[in-house]
Amino acid sequence: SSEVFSWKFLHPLWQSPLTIPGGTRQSPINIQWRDSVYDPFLKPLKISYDPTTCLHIWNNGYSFLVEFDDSTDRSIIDGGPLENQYRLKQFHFHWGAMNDWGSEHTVDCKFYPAELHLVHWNAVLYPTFEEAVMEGNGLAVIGVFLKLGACHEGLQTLVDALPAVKHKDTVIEFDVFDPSCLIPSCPDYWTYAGSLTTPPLTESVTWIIKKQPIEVDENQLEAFRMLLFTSDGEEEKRMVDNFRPLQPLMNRTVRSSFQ
Ligand SMILES: NS(=O)(=O)c1ncc[nH]1
Ligand SMILES: [Zn+2]
Repeated sequence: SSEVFSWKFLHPLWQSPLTIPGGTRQSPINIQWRDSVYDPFLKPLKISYDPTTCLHIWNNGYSFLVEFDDSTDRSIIDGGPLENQYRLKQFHFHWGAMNDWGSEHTVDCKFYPAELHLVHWNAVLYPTFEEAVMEGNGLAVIGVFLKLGACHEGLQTLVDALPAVKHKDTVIEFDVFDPSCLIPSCPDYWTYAGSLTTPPLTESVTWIIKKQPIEVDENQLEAFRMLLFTSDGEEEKRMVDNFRPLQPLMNRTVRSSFQ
């Protein structure tokens, strides 16, 4: 059926439609724990990051990205649901104005105050990230939920640098950071076939969502909320609620690596 376009699909933050017409594997989704299917053939996820591949922090006007040198296989993930190893390109977060919401994915319809995404691309099959973005098996994103609790020591080194990237299109050098300190020790995860949650929204992502959240404290979440969507000199708009609404599951099954 031809999609009837309506301006209601346009999200104020971007100009692209909220649901891709014809999209059958869009993200984020609600993960209904009881509907996820244990897959005994899922392997443990292997994570090996070289902290010296860290380059800089960049406020891109939608989130802040910590970007990595992805010109070699020094920071990679493998195993899990993946058929190839994938190279780390960047990580970023999504968060709310209040602690009651902010994550993109939900678990049994529960929102977390924030969600970390570690974005990787399949450099075995594709020559560039830009090409991998267009392929069904091109990307792998690890999602980690953030919950309110104790101060996260590893995150604090990142939080201390955020005032330097308060405005859109500001960058600060950040040359040694090991993002594995942000990934919970519990190996359990859910996985499903989805999409990028920001433009170009392409259906190229194997999502790997960790079951266990990490704890961060209120000051650390407030530091995220001090960032701005706007450039220096523009009327200030706080960077909050930078998450996409939930998308229909359609004909997909979420698998779990645990029983
Ligand atoms: N939020 S996300 O991880 O799906 C993403 N990464 C790059 C663009 N969008
Ligand atoms: Zn994201």
